[in-house]
Amino acid sequence: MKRKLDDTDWSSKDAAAKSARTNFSSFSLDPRLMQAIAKLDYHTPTSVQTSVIPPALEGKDVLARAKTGSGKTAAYLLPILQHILISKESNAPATAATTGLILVPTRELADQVHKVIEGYTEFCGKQIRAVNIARNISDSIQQSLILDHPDIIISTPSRAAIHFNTETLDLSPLKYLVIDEADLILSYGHENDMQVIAGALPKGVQTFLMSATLTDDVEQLKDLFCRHAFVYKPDQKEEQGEGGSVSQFYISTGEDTKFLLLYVIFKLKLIKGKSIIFVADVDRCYRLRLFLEQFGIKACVLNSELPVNSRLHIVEEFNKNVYEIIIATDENEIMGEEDDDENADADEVEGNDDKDNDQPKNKKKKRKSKESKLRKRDTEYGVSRGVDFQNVTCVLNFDLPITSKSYMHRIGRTARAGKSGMALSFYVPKELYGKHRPTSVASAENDEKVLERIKRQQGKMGNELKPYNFDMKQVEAFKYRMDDALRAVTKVAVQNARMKELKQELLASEKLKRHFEENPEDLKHLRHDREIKVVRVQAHMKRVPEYLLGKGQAANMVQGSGKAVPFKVGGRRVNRGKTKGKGKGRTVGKKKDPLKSFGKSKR
Ligand SMILES: Nc1ncnc2c1ncn2[C@@H]1O[C@H](COP(=O)(O)OP(=O)(O)OP(=O)(O)O)[C@@H](O)[C@H]1O
Repeated sequence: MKRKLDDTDWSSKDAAAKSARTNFSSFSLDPRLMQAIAKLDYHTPTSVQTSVIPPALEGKDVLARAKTGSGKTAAYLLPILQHILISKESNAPATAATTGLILVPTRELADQVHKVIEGYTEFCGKQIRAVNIARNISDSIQQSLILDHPDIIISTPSRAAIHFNTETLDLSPLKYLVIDEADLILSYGHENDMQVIAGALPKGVQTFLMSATLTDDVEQLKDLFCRHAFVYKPDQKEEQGEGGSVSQFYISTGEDTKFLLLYVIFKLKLIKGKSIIFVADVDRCYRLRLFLEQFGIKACVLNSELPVNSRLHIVEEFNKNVYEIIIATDENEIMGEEDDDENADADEVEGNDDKDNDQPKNKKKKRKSKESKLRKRDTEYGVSRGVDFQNVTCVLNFDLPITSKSYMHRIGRTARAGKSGMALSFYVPKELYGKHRPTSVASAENDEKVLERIKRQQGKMGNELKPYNFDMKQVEAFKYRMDDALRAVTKVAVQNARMKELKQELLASEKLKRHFEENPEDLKHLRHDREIKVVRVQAHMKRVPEYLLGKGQAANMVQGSGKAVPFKVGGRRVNRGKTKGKGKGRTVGKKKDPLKSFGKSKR
């Protein structure tokens, strides 16, 4: 049976037409937009852009399902910006009105979309004004921003609904509506807000539903917002032909060995470039950061506890290469658990039409229970989902996520914009399940189940997860250092680090500035609060003694199928440290750099 998303299905049969449009100039975009595209160094449109921009320029509604990092933002923004520029030229002097509303599930994403618009409109002068009302600003500032009638408003659904209900936001002039990350909007509890907005839309609004997966929620939104959409849903081949593939590996490991491997991987720079390490909860974020710090490895943390402005700042810093490693918790907190038999994500990704239509009641039931689980959670938080972390070489799942969907979004943080990347996942099989597993980490049984689901889901998309084998004998040589470091990172140290970070964020908070001005004593207390001690720094731990790196040892750390692992040579970057030749032990030197041989051994 055919899936409902059938209005105008764009698939590989149109490949010939698509290949004829391989550059941005074929879209006849405004020269100012073309200038921005050139400045951003976009040479060719991605597949979703090639397919979606032409019908969108013709005014068609669009429903696009494309993998993470495939360039969906430009696919809807460029046509909207083009329309606005044209209408301004033909209707001048027009009265100011908000014609574009972009809804995203989280504040982080709102900020990101706003920045992307700023980039695309850099050469448009003041012709296009966009405001982000999801920012952490007072209601009165939000109101004045809206009443200034910018061309485009970016918001979370809840903010938009609030301002609509208070009659600040007038939706009657609206011409373009975008629902970005559509598969997540409802799971963040925005259903009522979406109903409010749908009921207030004027006729003829061009709607864009953009999503990485086609889920029930997207289907629901489609019914609500765009019945006759142009549907972009690339087949497996097309998606793979896009480039930007992620090589996926998993390592079977015990809880303690995870730390050992982490140390080896990052200290020996077996991964070249930037990494995101995903962990199960906030405590783990700090634990890992303190652990890595012991070896002189700098990392920043990103979690739900940090104020939204701090989170935005952290992503910015990471994108500016201030940090090479980010340790993040993710949407596990909001994604809920997958039903055992369901694996709905995989089916939905593939568009399992029969299932959709044959079991509507079951699906509705599932959807309801899923929604009620999710509804309870924070409605405006998501630290990684959809966030454009740039140039990430590796996503390392220190703790396996608890759903295959979450896995897909995690690994979508690498291999963006046609680049390739790798995902490395630690998983704890039943027999290696130890006592020290944090309660928030799914049970060992779950790790096994989840890995199976992930493999199935990725398999359906033509992707394979390969085992990655370290020669544990070689790795074990590093164990005593790991033990030393782990001993130093006590529970108290983790709590202190968590407190310290929050304290710093409070001091830096713009929102509290006024409070501190009015209550200087509070500020004084916070500043002079006793210095929070975290972990004693052990200088010797920062160096890797030569005997641990005996000739070719690192090269032999990977065994068997590990030969295919694309760990890159860390090369000169290892040497960048000022410690070379100083101190008692020798650091990793250029000639003795184990990564060189490691890299050579990879294929
Ligand atoms: N044609 C292009 N050429 C080069 N880079 C591009 C192109 N289009 C987009 N990009 C870049 O690719 C990255 C990913 O784009 P974008 O965030 O739009 O992806 P996405 O599909 O929305 O991902 P997600 O689903 O994770 O939100 C961005 O850094 C963007 O600037």
